[in-house]
Amino acid sequence: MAAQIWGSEKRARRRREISAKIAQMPELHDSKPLPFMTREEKIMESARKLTILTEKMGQIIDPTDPAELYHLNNEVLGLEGNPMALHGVMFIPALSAQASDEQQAKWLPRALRREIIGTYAQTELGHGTNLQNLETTATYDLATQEFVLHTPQITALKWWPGNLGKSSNYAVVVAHMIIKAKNYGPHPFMVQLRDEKTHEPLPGITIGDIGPKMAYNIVDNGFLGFNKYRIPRTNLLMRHTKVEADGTYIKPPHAKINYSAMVHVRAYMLTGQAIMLASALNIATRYSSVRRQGQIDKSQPEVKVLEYQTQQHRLFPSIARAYAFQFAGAETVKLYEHVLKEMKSGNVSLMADLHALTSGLKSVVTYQTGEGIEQARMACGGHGYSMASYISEIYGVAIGGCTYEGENMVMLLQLARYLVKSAALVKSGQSSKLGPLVAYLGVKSEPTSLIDRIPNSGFTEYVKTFQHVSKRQTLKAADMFFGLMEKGEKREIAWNKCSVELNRASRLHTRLFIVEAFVRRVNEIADIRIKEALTDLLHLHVNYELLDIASYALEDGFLSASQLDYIRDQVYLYLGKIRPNAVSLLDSWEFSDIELRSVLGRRDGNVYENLFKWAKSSPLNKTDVLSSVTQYLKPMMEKARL
Ligand SMILES: CCCCCCC/C=C/C(=O)SCCNC(=O)CCNC(=O)[C@H](O)C(C)(C)COP(=O)(O)OP(=O)(O)OC[C@H]1O[C@@H](n2cnc3c(N)ncnc32)[C@H](O)[C@@H]1OP(=O)(O)O
Ligand SMILES: Cc1cc2nc3c(=O)[nH]c(=O)nc-3n(C[C@H](O)[C@H](O)[C@H](O)COP(=O)(O)OP(=O)(O)OC[C@H]3O[C@@H](n4cnc5c(N)ncnc54)[C@H](O)[C@@H]3O)c2cc1C
Repeated sequence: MAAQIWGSEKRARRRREISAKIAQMPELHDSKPLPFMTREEKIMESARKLTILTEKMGQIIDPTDPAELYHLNNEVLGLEGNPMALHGVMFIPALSAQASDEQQAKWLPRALRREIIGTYAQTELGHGTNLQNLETTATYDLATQEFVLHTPQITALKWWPGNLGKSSNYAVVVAHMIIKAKNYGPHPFMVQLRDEKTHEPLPGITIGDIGPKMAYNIVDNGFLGFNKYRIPRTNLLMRHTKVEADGTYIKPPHAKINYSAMVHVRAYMLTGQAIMLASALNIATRYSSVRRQGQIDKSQPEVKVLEYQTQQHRLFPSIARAYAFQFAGAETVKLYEHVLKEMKSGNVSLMADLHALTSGLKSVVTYQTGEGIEQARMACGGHGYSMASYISEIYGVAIGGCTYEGENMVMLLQLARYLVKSAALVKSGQSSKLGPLVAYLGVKSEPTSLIDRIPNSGFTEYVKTFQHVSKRQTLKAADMFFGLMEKGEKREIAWNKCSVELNRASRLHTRLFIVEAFVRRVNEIADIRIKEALTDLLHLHVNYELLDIASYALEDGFLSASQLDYIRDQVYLYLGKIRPNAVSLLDSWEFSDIELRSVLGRRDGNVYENLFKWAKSSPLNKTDVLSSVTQYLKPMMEKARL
């Protein structure tokens, strides 16, 4: 199963080998539990481990393999981030995709050797979503052949970029490029921020940390202002766009090609979200198979809480989602790598499809991951609320994904643009022009669903039902939009008035893609036992998801009330079938205790001993009487007694 999850036997084996090596290297372990550290201590601890990793990485992993590096980071540095998180996640990908060969030769080796630390600075205090209204400017000075970066007012301060505050000395900065008074829109520039020797900010640069956040606090998200700060013309990233010495602008082959670093993260973050969901579920499911509370049959001893149907219903559909996200994520990364290769050689024809797909997936996956992690936390009762479970930290990090790389509602609307265009093709009889991801919009569906009538249809009838609801909602929302425009409404106003319906269509389309990716994977599996276990999970997935969106299929009679009962019964049937495999389905992800960082969810299952040991090690328990008591509470009580 681990091979299915991680993509191959070799990958699964390498993960195990890497974890085993790390287990033997105490210098790479947290020196004390992260929840007992201040933010400054955590950052220091992370930098300490990062430095050792930079030296010893070659002994543990193949540093040229991104999957191995990713696992190493998860184990050693963890999900709260690290002082170089954005360096790998966005800085290097931005240089790789947007810098010319000559620029790459100059900067990439230094970045890869970690001679310099970089980030991606785009969002500003006043604008994040609407890139067209970013306010930082890069004005070309023809006389010196330099760009002058400037922050005209407080809202133009860069705000949020990870590791900008204290750690990075370089950044890819996105600024409006102005040449001879003409604004060419946002473009990426390579900018040195700090002195390479002293790490002091360079003159003309105002920079710092934006303060603590809901989670992800090892990362120093920062602010940045420029006061007429000069960089050479050749620091504009010039793979796709060029500015010649005389100010001549050569436009890129696609207007949005400079957005590729964002698409990169949207494609890769799906796996990260799946891992965080599976981690929280691993903790909650292990704990639920240790925790005994109450009886189902009064004549019997107390049961493990995992025996309760409500507990299974809370956890198992999310287990199915974690697998579904992992499989959909793997497909998306493959597609991204393909499109990137094509883009580099000038073929930009697939960019719109990839943008639409990643926009929808990013939004649906992060939202459902958040839901699943929070349910996992509640499923642990009181102990879920303790930092000993570590689930609240996992939640805090994962839920950030709803916001970064494009706020979810906004990204769903991006997918909706694509869906509306596709709907227009269907309506004008041009279905043959539909891309493969939306081809189903042009296919006539049966009048009613056959899910309960052809039970051995594989999952075909389920897929058809998802296709039906997605198609119906897309066409309905598009009709609403076109209808408003026909009545004379301006395009943007009509769009806003339909946006809730449009986003519903985007969600349904994306959920269909996730179901299809899961079906595709299960159909590929040769090992009969693995296939059986995953088929059970897929049954739960399709029935649970369909129940969740049933109103769309009920309203036009595609599903009947009795079919709904059938779907519900299937959910209950598969909850029971999955129960014996539940812990294994999560243990198959093979998270080590070091990586999980959870006292509640350790592999040994010694929950109560571990919790007591953890509580005793709390810094508050170093002394029996705290100074808050001697200084304030004791005198207060003494005064009251007089
Ligand atoms: C585990 C923890 C890891 C933590 C790491 C965290 C790292 C986080 C980093 C960041 O957050 S970096 C900052 C990210 N910022 C954003 O994502 C901003 C979101 N906004 C946008 O992406 C864009 O502004 C927008 C919403 C896509 C709109 O862009 P714009 O105003 O320029 O375009 P529109 O007029 O809406 O659309 C025009 C046209 O262009 C198409 N399009 C837009 N983007 C792309 C793309 N990337 N690729 C291809 N095509 C694109 C869009 O669909 C429109 O097409 P048509 O409908 O007109 O055909
Ligand atoms: C943990 C974290 C890490 C980050 N890291 C980085 C980084 O490394 N580099 C970087 O540059 N940035 C980074 N960001 C910033 C991030 O990319 C932005 O916060 C994000 O893109 C959302 O933009 P915003 O903050 O402007 O939200 P807003 O756009 O102000 O969103 C506020 C509300 O307005 C709604 N809204 C906005 N526009 C529309 C619209 N057109 N239609 C409908 N509704 C709309 C949204 O849906 C939302 O409900 C990070 C953010 C976080 C939380």
